Parts: sequence; C-alpha cells; structure tokens
Amino acid sequence: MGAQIIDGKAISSAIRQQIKQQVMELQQKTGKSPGLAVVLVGEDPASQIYVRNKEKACQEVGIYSEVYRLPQETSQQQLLDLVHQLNERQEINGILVQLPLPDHLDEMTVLRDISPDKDVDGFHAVNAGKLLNGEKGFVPCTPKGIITLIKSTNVDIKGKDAVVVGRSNIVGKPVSILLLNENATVTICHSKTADLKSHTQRADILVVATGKPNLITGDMVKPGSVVIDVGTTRVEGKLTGDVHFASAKEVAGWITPVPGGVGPMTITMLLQNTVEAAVSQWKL
Ligand SMILES: NC(=O)C1=CN([C@@H]2O[C@H](COP(=O)(O)OP(=O)(O)OC[C@H]3O[C@@H](n4cnc5c(N)ncnc54)[C@H](OP(=O)(O)O)[C@@H]3O)[C@@H](O)[C@H]2O)C=CC1
Ligand SMILES: Nc1nc(=O)c2c([nH]1)NC[C@@H]1CN(c3ccc(C(=O)N[C@@H](CCC(=O)O)C(=O)O)cc3)C=[N+]21
Repeated sequence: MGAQIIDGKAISSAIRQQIKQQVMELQQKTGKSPGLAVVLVGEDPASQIYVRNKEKACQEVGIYSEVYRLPQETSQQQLLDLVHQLNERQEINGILVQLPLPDHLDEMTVLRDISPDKDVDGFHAVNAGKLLNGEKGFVPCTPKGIITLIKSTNVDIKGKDAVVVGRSNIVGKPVSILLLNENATVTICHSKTADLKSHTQRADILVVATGKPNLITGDMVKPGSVVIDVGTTRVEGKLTGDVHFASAKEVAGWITPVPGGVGPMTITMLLQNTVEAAVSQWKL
C-alpha cells in the first residue's frame, strides 16, 4: 500500500498553463504584461536558485521580470531607495525581496516599505493583518500553495484536526490562519512544544515547516492523513524535507515529496499573485 503522492509539479504546471492564458488575454486587452521585480541581497546559494527559478517561471508564462542582485554589503538605505523606486514604477506590479536578508539589514522595515498593493509575497503587516481579519489581500505564496495541494486530494478540510509544525511569519502562522478559515481545528506546534508526537499523531492534516530534516517519522503520522512537507534543506547535496518520506508514506493517505511538492507551488502562487496585482492596479 502506501500513500498517494501529491504531485506538486504536475498541479503547478496545470495552474501555470491557466496563468499563461490569462496573461495572454491581459496583453491583448491592455497591450501590457504584468511585471514582477525580485530583489536579492548577497550570495546565499539557495536564494540564488530560488530567484533563478522565479525568473524562469515568469518567462514561461509571459510575466515581465526584473531581478536586482545587490552585493552583500548593501546598506539599509540603498535597499530602501530601490524599494521606493520600484513602488513608483508603473510597469512593476509586484515586488519581492528575497529572505533572509543579511544580518545588518532590518527585514521588518524593508517589508513595511513595500507598497501593500505590490506586496505579492503577502509579508507586509497590512496584508498579514487582512489575512487575520478575513479581508481580501495578498496571501503568502507557500501557505496558499499548501491549501491548493490539500484541496487537490479532495479531502474536506472542514472539521478536521490540522496540526502545523512551525510558527514562522512566512509559513507556519499564515498557513494556520488559512486552515482555520477553512474550518479546520488547528494546533500550532514549535520548538518549545512539550510532546510533539502526541500532537502529530492526531493530525488528519499535518503541515511541517521547521527546516529540521526528517523531524517527522512514520510513527508520528496518523494513518490515512494528509502530510504536507514544506522543508527544503540541502543535506549532503540532496534536497531533504522535514518529513522522513520513506517511513511516513507507509502510514499517510497522501503525502508531498521534496523536491516536487510545495516548492513549485510556491512559485506558481507568486505568478498568480503578480497577475492579481496587475489586474487590480490596472483597475480591470
Ligand atoms: N518549499 C517552499 O516553498 C518553502 C520552503 N521553506 C522551507 O521550510 C522550512 C521552514 O521555513 P521557515 O518557516 O521560514 O523557517 P523558520 O526557521 O523561520 O521557522 C522554523 C519553525 O520551526 C520550529 N521548529 C524548529 N525546530 C523544531 C522542532 N524540533 N520541533 C518543532 N518545531 C520546531 C521553530 O520553532 P520556534 O518558533 O520555537 O523557534 C519555528 O517556528 C525551511 O526548510 C525552509 O527552507 C520555506 C519557505 C518556502
Ligand atoms: N521573499 C521571499 N519569498 C519567498 O517565497 C521565499 C523567500 N523569500 N525565501 C526563501 C523561501 C524558500 N522558497 C522556495 C521557493 C521555491 C522552492 C522550490 O522551487 N523548490 C523546488 C526545488 C528547487 C531546488 O532544486 O533547490 C522543489 O521543492 O521541488 C523552494 C523554496 C521561497 N521562499
């Protein structure tokens, strides 16, 4: 037996086809393409790969993109100046500043200076607040992708016990809110959680975003559950998830692989948010 694999790559490419079509229609209607600016500070190798993947994905669907590769020693003011310029530019509908930033830069200040209307990452305090209040705004890409993957299984989220491991502002907290909005009963676990296994074992839906490779083993998984592995850590050159795939897949009902699960969906949702930004800025 074993779990069914949730194929993030396949689901992603189907959605990207739709986005491509939508971009073509927008071009015909307005003569313009949605535009995304990606800002990368420093030389972190993982960030460079993600940024390249985002650039390629934009090209694939016809979204105009600009990538700014700034040196490690960029000052806070230089970065803010660039963000302010991008806020003003008509042809840029979405702005993404790749995280983490080098230690001498203040992430919160930089994120707050991105215009909330162009915050396609959904990290601005205004968009985070809207998510919390159930108002319409940009939803962070990884959490949005996770909900899409769960829905692809046709498992009804309503009334289910959902357990999220991790409470970061970019994954754990927003995915917990989205699951709550879908009427799951949500438990959020973190590094101070007393007995992690007692929680994960009860999870009908388990989302793991810790960056701790193989933290969740098969014995911690509820039989038949939906397991979403967000972690991407390079271990001896191999991209490794937070879930021990071989043991967990014997127990779960559905499971996402790493790579090929959440990662491609994150980028697809970024494309979706960028189109959404253009449509709203163009007042269509
Ligand atoms: N595939 C994708 O698209 C994406 C993948 N990622 C990946 O997901 C992972 C998590 O990212 P991110 O949320 O930014 O990470 P953070 O480091 O910001 O947060 C990790 C969270 O995990 C918790 N945690 C750490 N160790 C344990 C443990 N032993 N038991 C329970 N909880 C623990 C931490 O708890 P505490 O708060 O107490 O410290 C924290 O809340 C990383 O591997 C990252 O690369 C991230 C974004 C997108
Ligand atoms: N402002 C900002 N926005 C982000 O969305 C953001 C960020 N900062 N910082 C880092 C995390 C991480 N993240 C990933 C995106 C794609 C893959 C991805 O495509 N992964 C592929 C494999 C890629 C590879 O081979 O390394 C996969 O899982 O199949 C992974 C991780 C976005 N993040």
